[in-house]
Amino acid sequence: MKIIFTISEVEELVKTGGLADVGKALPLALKAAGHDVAIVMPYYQSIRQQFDLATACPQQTLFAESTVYHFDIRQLNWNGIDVYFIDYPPYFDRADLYSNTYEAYSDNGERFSFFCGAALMAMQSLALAPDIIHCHDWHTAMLPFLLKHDGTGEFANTKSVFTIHNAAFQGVHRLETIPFLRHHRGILSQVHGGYINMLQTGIEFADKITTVSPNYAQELLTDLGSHGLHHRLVTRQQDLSGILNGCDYTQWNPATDPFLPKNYSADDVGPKQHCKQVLQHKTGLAEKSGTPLIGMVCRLTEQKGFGYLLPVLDELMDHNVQLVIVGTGDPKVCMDLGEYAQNHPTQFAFINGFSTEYAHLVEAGADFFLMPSQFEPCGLNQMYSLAYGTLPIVRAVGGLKDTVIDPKDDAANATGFVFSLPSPEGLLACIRRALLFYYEHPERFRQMQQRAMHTRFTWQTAANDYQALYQQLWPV
Ligand SMILES: Nc1ncnc2c1ncn2[C@@H]1O[C@H](COP(=O)(O)OP(=O)(O)O[C@H]2O[C@H](CO)[C@@H](O)[C@H](O)[C@H]2O)[C@@H](O)[C@H]1O
Repeated sequence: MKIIFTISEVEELVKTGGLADVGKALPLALKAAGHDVAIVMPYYQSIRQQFDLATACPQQTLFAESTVYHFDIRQLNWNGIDVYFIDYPPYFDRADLYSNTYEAYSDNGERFSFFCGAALMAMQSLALAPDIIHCHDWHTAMLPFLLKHDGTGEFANTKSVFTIHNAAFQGVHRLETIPFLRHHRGILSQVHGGYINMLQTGIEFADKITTVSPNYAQELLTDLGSHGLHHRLVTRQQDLSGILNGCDYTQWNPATDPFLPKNYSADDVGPKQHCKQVLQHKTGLAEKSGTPLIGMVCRLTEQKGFGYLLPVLDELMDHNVQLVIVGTGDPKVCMDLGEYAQNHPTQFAFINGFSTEYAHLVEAGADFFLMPSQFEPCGLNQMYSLAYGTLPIVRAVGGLKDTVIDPKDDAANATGFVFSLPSPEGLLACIRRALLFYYEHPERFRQMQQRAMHTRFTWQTAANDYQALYQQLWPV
């Protein structure tokens, strides 16, 4: 099949979070399965700075009401996949992707609606004729609508799949701030009180809707777990499915990881201790091999459970335990973590930055990896942690519930520690249980590490599931 991904982030090209991991791994897995895969994404400033790319065809012109957009399509052959970039500097030649520090750009609705229209036009101009256009998150959620309403003859047989990576981000904007869409105001059923919800539009118009774990797909159908979308999703329930993300074991393998000071494997876990020592050294923590070290690498947002963690830090630090957090995001969380690190320099470290090197070192050097998420559509770091023998401590939500097994639920297959209660107390009790296990059952801890390292969630499995879904739209 000819499959085109429209997506805002692809690891190695541009990344702010987990969307990029999928933007790289899934197209490659589908290509390895024999499909013809291409990607269309914005030509962000950081990509422009990395690559000086040639245009793929003469300058394009799009009209929307009285607005005229002239843009270029640039092309890169990346890992054997053609990536086409929409080059429209007024919208994409900016320091950040979505926001000015933590303030979302006020024209995000217009930027990404235009991107969807431009992506369709690029596919026409390049005669790509896809069987499937696979859209991801609110940034590309207008495309299924535009495909149905503006798509001409070339797209008569093209189907759309829309994957929700995070339903909390919906792209809600005043239609009047989106010149690109204004002429559709009469037919856009998602406009309420002058606002358009782009994620909802994607849900309404895509031929199939997926999300990134089976459990999150179930949660999305409930009042509590759907971020207000359950009525829409229940209506489309027949077309909704959850396909678990994978782990890219070429990139996340402690035996070959170039970021580690020493490599190790399930057969020889010993050098993991050296990684811990280096992590402690680099972050200024006391270099104590017997003190359990908990790591966390994430965007600093409510989603990731800081509302549970911050209130119990004092009680946690009363224990013989260390914590390293690597992340960027909410300035208030940054300030709190920075202050805490200053006051507890040998026990608590905070790296306020986006660092791939630290992300890998924390996965290898920590004993536990913490993900106390409020909600978590899939989560990738718990899978990376399993591969590194770093036992995840997670809340039983979304994909975390699908991928981590607690000893109290299934001792013979346990791979981490899981709690349900959405509260600081629930989190603290679970961390204490994990610490006790570490101290009192070193042999069982090692067995759990081994088991975790042998657990596999492959992108090939995910690609097979997506392929089966595409085939429902394209029966052969
Ligand atoms: N400061 C930092 N430095 C270096 N690397 C950092 C970093 N902060 C985050 N990362 C990296 O970004 C990725 C984050 O992935 P997640 O799946 O945990 O989260 P995210 O919430 O962004 O993704 C959303 O989409 C993904 C993909 O579908 C879902 O798994 C997830 O549940 C959903 O919220 C990981 O590769 C992590 O190592």
